[in-house]
Amino acid sequence: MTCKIVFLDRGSLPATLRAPRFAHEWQDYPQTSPDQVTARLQGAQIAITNKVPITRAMLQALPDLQLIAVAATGVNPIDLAACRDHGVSVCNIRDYARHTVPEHVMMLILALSRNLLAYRQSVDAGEWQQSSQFCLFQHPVRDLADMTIGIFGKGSLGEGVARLAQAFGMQVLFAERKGEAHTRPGYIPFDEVLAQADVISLHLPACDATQHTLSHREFALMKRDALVINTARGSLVDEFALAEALSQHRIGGAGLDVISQEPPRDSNPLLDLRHPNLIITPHCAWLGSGALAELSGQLIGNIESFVAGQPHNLVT
Ligand SMILES: NC(=O)c1ccc[n+]([C@@H]2O[C@H](COP(=O)([O-])OP(=O)(O)OC[C@H]3O[C@@H](n4cnc5c(N)ncnc54)[C@H](O)[C@@H]3O)[C@@H](O)[C@H]2O)c1
Ligand SMILES: O=C(O)[C@H](O)CO
Repeated sequence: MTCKIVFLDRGSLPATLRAPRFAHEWQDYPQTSPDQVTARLQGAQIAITNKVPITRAMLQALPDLQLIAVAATGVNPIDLAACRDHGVSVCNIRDYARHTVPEHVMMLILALSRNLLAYRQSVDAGEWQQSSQFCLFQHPVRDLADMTIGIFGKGSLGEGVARLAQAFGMQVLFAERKGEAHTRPGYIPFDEVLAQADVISLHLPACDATQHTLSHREFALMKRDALVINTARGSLVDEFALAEALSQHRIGGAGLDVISQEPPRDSNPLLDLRHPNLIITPHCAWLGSGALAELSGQLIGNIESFVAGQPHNLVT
């Protein structure tokens, strides 16, 4: 039997994909809106999605669907409980971003700790040219070697950030789960990490348990010059609480690659803030060329192994 594969948001993956090595019919769309999903997936056994949500109501109308191949690590757009109930498997991409995301994290930390954007602005404004000294020293510069990084999430990316941070001489603390009474070997209690860290970097999946991992209480526990880095998912941070912590100088700065709504169509408390110590990048940490090549290979490999009856990278 020929298997029908539909990629709902091919436009979200700037990479070449090889054809799966089995008889198939392939259809792809640059983008798919929620109201187009069920029509486009009619008769399909395999759906590929990067960020197009698949809900319980959609699954009810898709009796042929067997596999949702997510073209990303984060599976938050998929209703996993509904997939289990409908016997639809879900797989994702793993460990492909182990260099690209940690490098992006270090870029954000360095830019914030060395005041890169403020110094660039000074030069653009002609202030160096008018300086009486050979250099400008308007903005504080902190060395990473004196700093402690608290990492939340000890998976591929948390471990990758730890490796780079150690190479910069940073002390690394892995945080235990929020609200966990017992601390596992190799972890430090959640609140202690918040209090001790100069940099806090989030590498948790988006799910109910991680929603607003950082909110008012957590910002109040941090050092006044702490830097918060989020390259995981926007839902991990209470954005109103972060905007308040930044504007009240409760923390030192933030570097974000992800926000709660992407692309941001409505107003967002962080995009509206325009704070000098806030750097926002447009969910581009995953775009390293090696990472894209690995993601593409895994995506097709996941589909082939599922069809061969030996599925891997299954989330459910
Ligand atoms: N910005 C980007 O471009 C980009 C790229 C890749 C991944 N991501 C995001 O980064 C996240 C992490 O990626 P990864 O490859 O490290 O995933 P991973 O699955 O390897 O690691 C996640 C870790 O979080 C832990 N965890 C799960 N629930 C937890 C909880 N409630 N409290 C504490 N720890 C918990 C898991 O045990 C695991 O160790 C992804 O889920 C994705 O959302 C973003
Ligand atoms: O989860 C991921 O892999 C990244 O966010 C890119 O989609």
